[in-house]
Amino acid sequence: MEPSPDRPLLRVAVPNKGSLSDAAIQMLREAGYRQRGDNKELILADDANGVEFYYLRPRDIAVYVGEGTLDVGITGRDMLLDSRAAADETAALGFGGTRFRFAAPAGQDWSVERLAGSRIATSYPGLVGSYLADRGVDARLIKLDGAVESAIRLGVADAVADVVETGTTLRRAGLELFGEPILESEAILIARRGEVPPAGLDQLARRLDGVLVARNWVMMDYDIAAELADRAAALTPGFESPTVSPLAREGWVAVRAMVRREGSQLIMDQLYALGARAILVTDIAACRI
Ligand SMILES: Nc1ncnc2c1ncn2[C@@H]1O[C@H](COP(=O)(O)OP(=O)(O)OP(=O)(O)O)[C@@H](O)[C@H]1O
Ligand SMILES: O=P(O)(O)OC[C@H]1O[C@H](OP(=O)(O)OP(=O)(O)O)[C@H](O)[C@@H]1O
Ligand SMILES: [Mg+2]
Repeated sequence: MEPSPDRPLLRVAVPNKGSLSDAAIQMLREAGYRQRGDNKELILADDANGVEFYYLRPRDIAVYVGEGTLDVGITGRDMLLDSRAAADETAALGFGGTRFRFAAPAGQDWSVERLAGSRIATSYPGLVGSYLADRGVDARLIKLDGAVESAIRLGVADAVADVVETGTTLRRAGLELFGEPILESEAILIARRGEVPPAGLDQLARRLDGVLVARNWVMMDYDIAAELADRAAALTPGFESPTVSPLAREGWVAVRAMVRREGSQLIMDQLYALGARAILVTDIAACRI
Protein backbone atom coordinates (compact mmCIF):
# COMPACT_ATOMS: atom_id res chain seq x y z
CA MET A 1 0.00 0.00 0.00
CA GLU A 2 1.49 3.34 -1.06
CA PRO A 3 1.31 6.00 1.65
CA SER A 4 -1.29 8.46 0.43
CA PRO A 5 -0.84 12.20 0.84
CA ASP A 6 -4.52 12.38 1.98
CA ARG A 7 -4.21 9.74 4.67
CA PRO A 8 -2.85 10.97 8.01
CA LEU A 9 0.22 9.16 9.26
CA LEU A 10 -0.50 6.22 11.57
CA ARG A 11 0.56 7.41 15.04
CA VAL A 12 2.41 4.68 16.92
CA ALA A 13 3.54 4.86 20.57
CA VAL A 14 6.87 3.16 21.35
CA PRO A 15 8.42 2.68 24.83
CA ASN A 16 11.13 5.32 25.31
CA LYS A 17 12.78 3.66 28.34
CA GLY A 18 12.82 0.49 30.38
CA SER A 19 12.84 -3.21 29.62
CA LEU A 20 10.71 -3.04 26.46
CA SER A 21 12.30 -0.06 24.72
CA ASP A 22 15.36 -1.51 22.95
CA ALA A 23 13.57 -4.68 21.83
CA ALA A 24 10.56 -2.72 20.52
CA ILE A 25 12.79 -0.37 18.51
CA GLN A 26 14.79 -3.32 17.18
CA MET A 27 11.61 -5.11 16.07
CA LEU A 28 10.31 -2.01 14.28
CA ARG A 29 13.67 -1.64 12.51
CA GLU A 30 13.49 -5.27 11.39
CA ALA A 31 9.99 -4.54 10.09
CA GLY A 32 11.50 -1.88 7.83
CA TYR A 33 10.59 1.27 9.76
CA ARG A 34 12.88 4.19 10.50
CA GLN A 35 13.66 4.55 14.20
CA ARG A 36 15.25 7.30 16.23
CA GLY A 37 19.04 7.23 16.41
CA ASP A 38 19.26 9.43 19.48
CA ASN A 39 17.22 8.70 22.59
CA LYS A 40 16.38 12.35 23.16
CA GLU A 41 14.19 12.42 20.03
CA LEU A 42 10.52 12.39 21.10
CA ILE A 43 8.82 12.02 17.70
CA LEU A 44 10.05 10.56 14.44
CA ALA A 45 8.16 10.63 11.14
CA ASP A 46 8.67 7.78 8.67
CA ASP A 47 6.93 9.36 5.68
CA ALA A 48 7.87 6.60 3.25
CA ASN A 49 5.88 4.12 5.37
CA GLY A 50 3.11 6.48 6.41
CA VAL A 51 3.90 6.16 10.15
CA GLU A 52 4.81 8.58 12.91
CA PHE A 53 6.47 7.21 16.07
CA TYR A 54 6.00 8.79 19.53
CA TYR A 55 8.50 7.72 22.20
CA LEU A 56 6.67 7.57 25.54
CA ARG A 57 6.85 5.87 28.93
CA PRO A 58 5.49 2.33 28.55
CA ARG A 59 3.07 2.91 31.43
CA ASP A 60 1.55 5.93 29.66
CA ILE A 61 1.16 4.29 26.26
CA ALA A 62 -2.16 2.56 27.05
CA VAL A 63 -3.53 5.90 28.26
CA TYR A 64 -2.68 7.73 25.01
CA VAL A 65 -4.09 4.92 22.88
CA GLY A 66 -7.19 4.52 25.08
CA GLU A 67 -7.91 8.25 24.80
CA GLY A 68 -7.54 8.06 21.03
CA THR A 69 -4.67 10.57 20.97
CA LEU A 70 -2.45 7.96 19.35
CA ASP A 71 -3.68 5.16 17.08
CA VAL A 72 -1.68 2.18 18.30
CA GLY A 73 1.14 1.41 20.70
CA ILE A 74 3.58 -1.15 22.03
CA THR A 75 3.46 -1.81 25.77
CA GLY A 76 3.34 -4.69 28.27
CA ARG A 77 0.11 -6.70 28.71
CA ASP A 78 0.47 -6.11 32.48
CA MET A 79 0.63 -2.34 31.92
CA LEU A 80 -2.41 -2.34 29.60
CA LEU A 81 -4.53 -4.24 32.13
CA ASP A 82 -3.28 -2.15 35.03
CA SER A 83 -4.22 1.08 33.24
CA ARG A 84 -7.83 -0.03 32.61
CA ALA A 85 -7.58 2.13 29.48
CA ALA A 86 -10.09 1.61 26.67
CA ALA A 87 -7.54 -0.21 24.51
CA ASP A 88 -7.27 -3.85 23.43
CA GLU A 89 -4.42 -6.18 22.57
CA THR A 90 -4.24 -6.75 18.81
CA ALA A 91 -1.08 -8.90 18.68
CA ALA A 92 1.49 -10.45 21.02
CA LEU A 93 5.05 -9.52 20.04
CA GLY A 94 7.10 -12.38 21.51
CA PHE A 95 9.50 -10.37 23.69
CA GLY A 96 9.47 -8.87 27.21
CA GLY A 97 7.99 -12.05 28.65
CA THR A 98 7.35 -11.89 32.42
CA ARG A 99 4.96 -13.26 35.05
CA PHE A 100 3.12 -11.11 37.53
CA ARG A 101 3.27 -12.78 40.95
CA PHE A 102 2.62 -12.43 44.66
CA ALA A 103 5.58 -12.86 47.02
CA ALA A 104 6.18 -12.68 50.75
CA PRO A 105 8.98 -13.52 53.22
CA ALA A 106 10.15 -17.11 52.74
CA GLY A 107 8.69 -19.81 55.01
CA GLN A 108 5.50 -17.98 56.04
CA ASP A 109 2.95 -20.19 54.30
CA TRP A 110 1.04 -17.46 52.45
CA SER A 111 -1.92 -17.99 50.14
CA VAL A 112 -4.10 -15.59 48.14
CA GLU A 113 -7.00 -16.13 50.62
CA ARG A 114 -4.72 -15.20 53.54
CA LEU A 115 -4.05 -11.81 51.91
CA ALA A 116 -7.42 -10.59 53.28
CA GLY A 117 -6.74 -7.69 55.61
CA SER A 118 -3.03 -7.49 54.69
CA ARG A 119 -1.02 -4.71 53.05
CA ILE A 120 0.25 -5.47 49.54
CA ALA A 121 2.88 -3.25 47.92
CA THR A 122 2.71 -2.99 44.12
CA SER A 123 3.28 -0.65 41.18
CA TYR A 124 0.23 -2.24 39.51
CA PRO A 125 -2.75 -1.53 41.79
CA GLY A 126 -5.28 -1.77 38.94
CA LEU A 127 -4.16 -5.25 37.99
CA VAL A 128 -3.86 -6.55 41.56
CA GLY A 129 -7.10 -4.86 42.65
CA SER A 130 -9.11 -6.58 39.91
CA TYR A 131 -7.51 -9.95 40.64
CA LEU A 132 -8.34 -9.75 44.35
CA ALA A 133 -11.83 -8.36 43.76
CA ASP A 134 -12.59 -11.30 41.43
CA ARG A 135 -11.67 -13.65 44.30
CA GLY A 136 -13.48 -11.68 47.01
CA VAL A 137 -10.26 -10.88 48.88
CA ASP A 138 -10.25 -7.49 50.60
CA ALA A 139 -6.68 -6.19 51.11
CA ARG A 140 -5.01 -2.78 51.29
CA LEU A 141 -2.90 -1.90 48.25
CA ILE A 142 0.19 0.24 48.83
CA LYS A 143 1.11 1.92 45.53
CA LEU A 144 4.86 2.30 44.99
CA ASP A 145 6.70 3.42 41.84
CA GLY A 146 9.30 0.63 41.88
CA ALA A 147 11.70 -1.47 43.97
CA VAL A 148 8.62 -2.91 45.71
CA GLU A 149 10.67 -5.88 46.95
CA SER A 150 12.08 -3.63 49.69
CA ALA A 151 8.64 -2.64 50.99
CA ILE A 152 8.29 -5.60 53.40
CA ARG A 153 11.71 -5.18 54.97
CA LEU A 154 10.99 -1.47 55.37
CA GLY A 155 7.71 -2.24 57.12
CA VAL A 156 5.15 -0.70 54.75
CA ALA A 157 3.72 -3.99 53.45
CA ASP A 158 3.19 -7.66 54.38
CA ALA A 159 3.38 -9.00 50.81
CA VAL A 160 4.21 -7.69 47.33
CA ALA A 161 2.83 -8.23 43.84
CA ASP A 162 5.36 -7.54 41.10
CA VAL A 163 6.86 -8.37 37.75
CA VAL A 164 9.09 -11.46 37.84
CA GLU A 165 11.47 -12.33 35.06
CA THR A 166 14.32 -14.46 36.45
CA GLY A 167 13.19 -14.20 40.11
CA THR A 168 16.63 -12.92 41.18
CA THR A 169 15.35 -9.65 42.65
CA LEU A 170 12.79 -11.45 44.84
CA ARG A 171 15.27 -14.07 46.04
CA ARG A 172 17.80 -11.41 46.96
CA ALA A 173 15.15 -9.72 49.07
CA GLY A 174 14.49 -13.03 50.89
CA LEU A 175 11.02 -13.36 49.36
CA GLU A 176 9.19 -16.41 48.04
CA LEU A 177 6.47 -16.65 45.41
CA PHE A 178 3.00 -17.84 46.38
CA GLY A 179 -0.33 -18.32 44.60
CA GLU A 180 -0.89 -18.92 40.91
CA PRO A 181 0.65 -16.34 38.53
CA ILE A 182 -1.69 -13.35 38.34
CA LEU A 183 -0.75 -12.84 34.69
CA GLU A 184 1.62 -14.04 31.98
CA SER A 185 2.79 -10.85 30.30
CA GLU A 186 4.78 -9.91 27.21
CA ALA A 187 5.06 -6.96 24.87
CA ILE A 188 1.87 -6.43 22.86
CA LEU A 189 0.48 -4.18 20.15
CA ILE A 190 -2.59 -2.28 21.35
CA ALA A 191 -5.32 -0.25 19.63
CA ARG A 192 -8.30 1.74 20.89
CA ARG A 193 -11.29 -0.35 21.93
CA GLY A 194 -14.40 -0.25 19.73
CA GLU A 195 -12.86 1.91 17.01
CA VAL A 196 -12.73 1.05 13.35
CA PRO A 197 -9.10 -0.13 13.06
CA PRO A 198 -7.02 2.88 11.96
CA ALA A 199 -5.79 2.88 8.36
CA GLY A 200 -2.32 1.41 8.30
CA LEU A 201 -2.72 -0.81 11.40
CA ASP A 202 -3.15 -3.87 9.21
CA GLN A 203 0.14 -3.17 7.43
CA LEU A 204 2.00 -2.57 10.71
CA ALA A 205 0.58 -5.76 12.27
CA ARG A 206 1.45 -7.80 9.18
CA ARG A 207 5.00 -6.48 9.16
CA LEU A 208 5.49 -7.24 12.87
CA ASP A 209 4.08 -10.73 12.32
CA GLY A 210 6.58 -11.11 9.46
CA VAL A 211 9.41 -10.31 11.89
CA LEU A 212 8.14 -12.94 14.35
CA VAL A 213 7.90 -15.57 11.63
CA ALA A 214 11.38 -14.70 10.30
CA ARG A 215 12.76 -15.03 13.84
CA ASN A 216 10.98 -18.25 14.73
CA TRP A 217 11.11 -20.17 11.44
CA VAL A 218 13.93 -21.20 9.06
CA MET A 219 13.91 -22.41 5.46
CA MET A 220 14.93 -26.06 5.06
CA ASP A 221 16.04 -27.61 1.76
CA TYR A 222 16.99 -31.23 1.15
CA ASP A 223 17.20 -33.90 -1.54
CA ILE A 224 15.53 -37.28 -1.13
CA ALA A 225 14.47 -40.33 -3.13
CA ALA A 226 11.03 -39.66 -4.64
CA GLU A 227 9.42 -42.70 -2.97
CA LEU A 228 10.38 -41.29 0.46
CA ALA A 229 9.12 -37.76 -0.25
CA ASP A 230 5.75 -38.28 1.48
CA ARG A 231 7.38 -39.54 4.67
CA ALA A 232 9.87 -36.66 4.58
CA ALA A 233 7.10 -34.13 3.96
CA ALA A 234 5.33 -35.42 7.07
CA LEU A 235 8.42 -34.31 9.05
CA THR A 236 8.50 -30.94 7.29
CA PRO A 237 4.88 -30.00 6.54
CA GLY A 238 5.88 -26.33 6.17
CA PHE A 239 3.63 -23.35 6.74
CA GLU A 240 1.14 -24.39 4.07
CA SER A 241 2.75 -27.26 2.18
CA PRO A 242 6.31 -28.13 1.12
CA THR A 243 7.54 -27.44 -2.42
CA VAL A 244 8.67 -30.66 -4.14
CA SER A 245 10.65 -30.25 -7.39
CA PRO A 246 12.22 -32.86 -9.65
CA LEU A 247 16.02 -33.24 -9.61
CA ALA A 248 18.20 -34.03 -12.64
CA ARG A 249 19.08 -37.25 -10.86
CA GLU A 250 16.47 -39.88 -11.82
CA GLY A 251 14.07 -40.84 -9.00
CA TRP A 252 15.13 -38.01 -6.65
CA VAL A 253 13.36 -34.79 -5.65
CA ALA A 254 14.33 -31.55 -3.92
CA VAL A 255 12.08 -30.47 -1.03
CA ARG A 256 11.81 -26.96 0.39
CA ALA A 257 9.74 -26.14 3.49
CA MET A 258 9.59 -23.66 6.35
CA VAL A 259 10.43 -25.30 9.68
CA ARG A 260 10.29 -23.96 13.24
CA ARG A 261 13.79 -22.88 14.24
CA GLU A 262 13.36 -24.62 17.59
CA GLY A 263 13.68 -28.34 16.96
CA SER A 264 15.09 -27.90 13.44
CA GLN A 265 18.31 -29.79 14.32
CA LEU A 266 16.26 -32.81 15.43
CA ILE A 267 14.28 -32.71 12.17
CA MET A 268 17.58 -32.64 10.23
CA ASP A 269 18.70 -35.79 12.12
CA GLN A 270 15.39 -37.50 11.34
CA LEU A 271 15.55 -36.53 7.66
CA TYR A 272 19.11 -37.79 7.41
CA ALA A 273 18.12 -41.10 9.02
CA LEU A 274 15.28 -41.38 6.48
CA GLY A 275 17.77 -40.98 3.61
CA ALA A 276 17.64 -37.26 2.85
CA ARG A 277 20.95 -35.63 1.87
CA ALA A 278 22.24 -32.08 1.29
CA ILE A 279 20.02 -30.85 4.11
CA LEU A 280 20.44 -27.08 4.32
CA VAL A 281 18.96 -24.56 6.71
CA THR A 282 18.86 -20.85 5.90
CA ASP A 283 17.58 -17.88 7.86
CA ILE A 284 14.53 -16.00 6.60
CA ALA A 285 15.44 -12.30 6.39
CA ALA A 286 11.86 -11.05 6.04
CA CYS A 287 8.45 -12.38 5.07
CA ARG A 288 4.72 -11.72 4.80
CA ILE A 289 2.64 -14.75 5.61
N1 LIG B 1 13.28 -7.97 33.48
C1 LIG B 1 12.20 -7.22 33.48
N2 LIG B 1 11.94 -6.43 34.50
C2 LIG B 1 10.88 -5.64 34.53
N3 LIG B 1 9.96 -5.57 33.53
C3 LIG B 1 10.16 -6.34 32.50
C4 LIG B 1 11.27 -7.19 32.38
N4 LIG B 1 11.20 -7.80 31.21
C5 LIG B 1 10.09 -7.34 30.62
N5 LIG B 1 9.43 -6.48 31.40
C6 LIG B 1 8.16 -5.82 31.09
O1 LIG B 1 8.45 -4.44 30.86
C7 LIG B 1 7.40 -3.63 31.38
C8 LIG B 1 7.95 -2.78 32.51
O2 LIG B 1 8.68 -1.83 31.92
P1 LIG B 1 9.64 -0.92 32.73
O3 LIG B 1 10.50 -1.68 33.67
O4 LIG B 1 10.26 -0.10 31.72
O5 LIG B 1 8.56 -0.09 33.54
P2 LIG B 1 8.70 0.56 34.91
O6 LIG B 1 9.21 -0.45 35.89
O7 LIG B 1 7.41 1.23 35.21
O8 LIG B 1 9.71 1.67 34.59
P3 LIG B 1 11.10 1.92 35.25
O9 LIG B 1 11.62 0.56 35.69
O10 LIG B 1 11.89 2.51 34.12
O11 LIG B 1 10.79 2.84 36.35
C9 LIG B 1 6.35 -4.57 31.89
O12 LIG B 1 5.41 -4.82 30.86
C10 LIG B 1 7.13 -5.81 32.21
O13 LIG B 1 6.31 -6.97 32.19
O1 LIG C 1 12.84 -11.39 38.21
P1 LIG C 1 13.94 -10.43 37.84
O2 LIG C 1 14.74 -10.90 36.68
O3 LIG C 1 14.79 -10.10 39.02
O4 LIG C 1 13.27 -9.08 37.29
C1 LIG C 1 12.18 -8.48 37.94
C2 LIG C 1 12.53 -7.15 38.52
O5 LIG C 1 12.75 -6.22 37.47
C3 LIG C 1 11.83 -5.15 37.58
O6 LIG C 1 12.38 -4.08 38.21
P2 LIG C 1 13.00 -2.84 37.42
O7 LIG C 1 14.41 -3.11 37.06
O8 LIG C 1 12.09 -2.43 36.32
O9 LIG C 1 13.03 -1.77 38.57
P3 LIG C 1 11.74 -1.16 39.31
O10 LIG C 1 11.33 -2.16 40.35
O11 LIG C 1 12.26 0.09 39.91
O12 LIG C 1 10.70 -0.94 38.26
C4 LIG C 1 10.70 -5.73 38.40
O13 LIG C 1 9.96 -4.71 39.06
C5 LIG C 1 11.41 -6.63 39.36
O14 LIG C 1 11.91 -5.91 40.44
MG1 LIG D 1 10.59 -1.50 36.17
